[in-house]
Amino acid sequence: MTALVATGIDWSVDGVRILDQVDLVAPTGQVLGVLGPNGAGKTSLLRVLAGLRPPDRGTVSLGGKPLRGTSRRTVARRLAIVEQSPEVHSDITVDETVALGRTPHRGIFAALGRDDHVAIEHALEVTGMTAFRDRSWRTLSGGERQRAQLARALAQQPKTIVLDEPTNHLDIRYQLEMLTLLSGLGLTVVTALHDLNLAARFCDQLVVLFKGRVVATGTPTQVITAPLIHEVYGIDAVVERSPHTGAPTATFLTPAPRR
Ligand SMILES: Nc1ncnc2c1ncn2[C@@H]1O[C@H](COP(=O)(O)OP(=O)(O)OP(=O)(O)O)[C@@H](O)[C@H]1O
Repeated sequence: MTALVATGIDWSVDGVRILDQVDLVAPTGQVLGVLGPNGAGKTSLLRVLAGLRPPDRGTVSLGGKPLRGTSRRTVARRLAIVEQSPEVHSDITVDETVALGRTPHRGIFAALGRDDHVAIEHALEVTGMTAFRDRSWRTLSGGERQRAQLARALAQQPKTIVLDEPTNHLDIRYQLEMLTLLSGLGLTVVTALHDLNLAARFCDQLVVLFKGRVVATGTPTQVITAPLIHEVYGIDAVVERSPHTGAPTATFLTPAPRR
């Protein structure tokens, strides 16, 4: 069954339409990349998909069940979100941050049980954060915070994970490691990304937002084309298949004049 489906999503602020009739399908176990220029509506859409923001119109369904009417706790057992600048109390350790991911699975005041500890250890390990577990949040670099947030989301043991630019703050090595990790989890992943070439290489499907509307959707080969890049980013580009990765790869030329 398709994991996450959004149909006809509209969302406005102060009379300005931010999301306009957005349709999206995230197939089970695949990585769906959400692309688009600054202000296109990616973060707004991800928050709607995660159930953090009710749309004005349209439906989001998780595993065939509409999010509206499903309790937060039930949604949180199935879906985790990693936001761009999460508010985390500055005194909290990495261990405590990751343990927050267990909240949907236990009582608020219950002690951590064996399953909780197993999930936390595993999440720290796969994100390479075990050595940082006793560090205070405020001492972490941007990239380490990014990985600790992913660890928190994985400790939640969701089937679907929604991420807002998870490679932001990461150097190229960690960008590659993060995307390799995400695509190897076997989870349904919906992730906003800015780097078109990394998106083309690591995502199974792409959705491109422009001014709150979906302007392209499909496989990287279908979506990453010179006309699309020109339409959405106002940039001339040459798109070729990389002989090294097999993925469509864009070389960006001098920006075309802004329309
Ligand atoms: N709560 C809000 N109040 C007013 N405007 C908002 C609100 N949330 C989003 N917007 C506006 O909606 C538009 C889309 O914002 P959003 O953050 O979803 O875009 P984005 O594609 O994630 O951008 P970026 O790539 O810069 O992170 C922007 O113009 C933003 O200013």
